[in-house]
Amino acid sequence: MLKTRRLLDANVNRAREGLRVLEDICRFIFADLALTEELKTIRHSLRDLLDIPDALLVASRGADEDVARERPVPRRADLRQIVAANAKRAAEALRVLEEFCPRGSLLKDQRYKVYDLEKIIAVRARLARPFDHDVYVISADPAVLLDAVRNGSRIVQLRDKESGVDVVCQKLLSVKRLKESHDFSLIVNDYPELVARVGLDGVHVGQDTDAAAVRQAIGADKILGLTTHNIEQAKKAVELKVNYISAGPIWATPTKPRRQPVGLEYVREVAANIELPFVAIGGIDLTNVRSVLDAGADTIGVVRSAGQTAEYLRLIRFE
Ligand SMILES: Cc1ncc(COP(=O)(O)OP(=O)(O)O)c(N)n1
Ligand SMILES: Cc1ncsc1CCOP(=O)(O)O
Repeated sequence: MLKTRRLLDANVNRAREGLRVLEDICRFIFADLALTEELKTIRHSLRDLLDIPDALLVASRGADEDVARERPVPRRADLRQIVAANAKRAAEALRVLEEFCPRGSLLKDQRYKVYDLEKIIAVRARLARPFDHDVYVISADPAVLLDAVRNGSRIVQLRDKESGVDVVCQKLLSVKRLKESHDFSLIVNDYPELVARVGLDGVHVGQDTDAAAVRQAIGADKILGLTTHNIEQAKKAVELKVNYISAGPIWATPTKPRRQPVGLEYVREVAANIELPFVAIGGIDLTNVRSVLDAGADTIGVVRSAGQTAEYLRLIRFE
């Protein structure tokens, strides 16, 4: 009996911990009161539904004797992974409680609520943090993007200045197929109309495009990224409610030959003053990437050095 109560106690704690992580993401990162309250209600309901006095559960606690106590908490790459891991943890614990607790069937509804909430929170996480300690690879060549994802990049962009819309569409579809086995965001440069048509995660546009009109076209639940070259543009981007900005080109680059470099100072300025996620881009290679990270960027954008994605990620993710 004591052993079963210990199992129940461990799973109540596990479920509450998983729910608490999700709740804090909704509260502090999304500032969404309704989602926060919904998770809090589930978390608080657990002990009532189990109907086993708290004192009995606590008395049975044997954390010292737990054979899995030393197992480390794995490092997660980004917010989406934190959401997925904690929703799974909460749902699994609820399932164990359902099996072992006399009133377990009452917990089934809560488990299904967690499944539904996970879907909502995962979408929100992608919008709030389209990237996090990442290499954002940009190319006109689908094979380059596929390689980048296989090497660990979780956001890639098709940027094709030569082809027509139908070719761009075909290229995007060929990259999108990799979503069957890999979790990554697929962005297109400049073609908002392709977001719905292909089922993309979002679009990146420059200062020559009306970002508000693009938002209107793609809807609130798609990623909108905007290029910025100075802090005024970055502040405007915050008002426009884009999901991320790019800051660059940091150094002169043949990929954007007519664009004046903004220097590392702009990266420092954005890191210190702008709440939005940002990607530093332009002229980055393995010899200077350290200075970009030291200036406050956690994600870099690359065109020419896409082939070094794995090396960059080792530096960025401290692997
Ligand atoms: C992540 C990212 N940053 C910058 C750009 C450049 O976009 P834009 O300003 O529209 O310039 P062109 O692509 O038209 O040269 C980008 N595509 N992605
Ligand atoms: C698309 C773009 N926007 C700003 S710089 C840049 C190109 C960066 O290319 P590279 O990584 O080859 O310097």
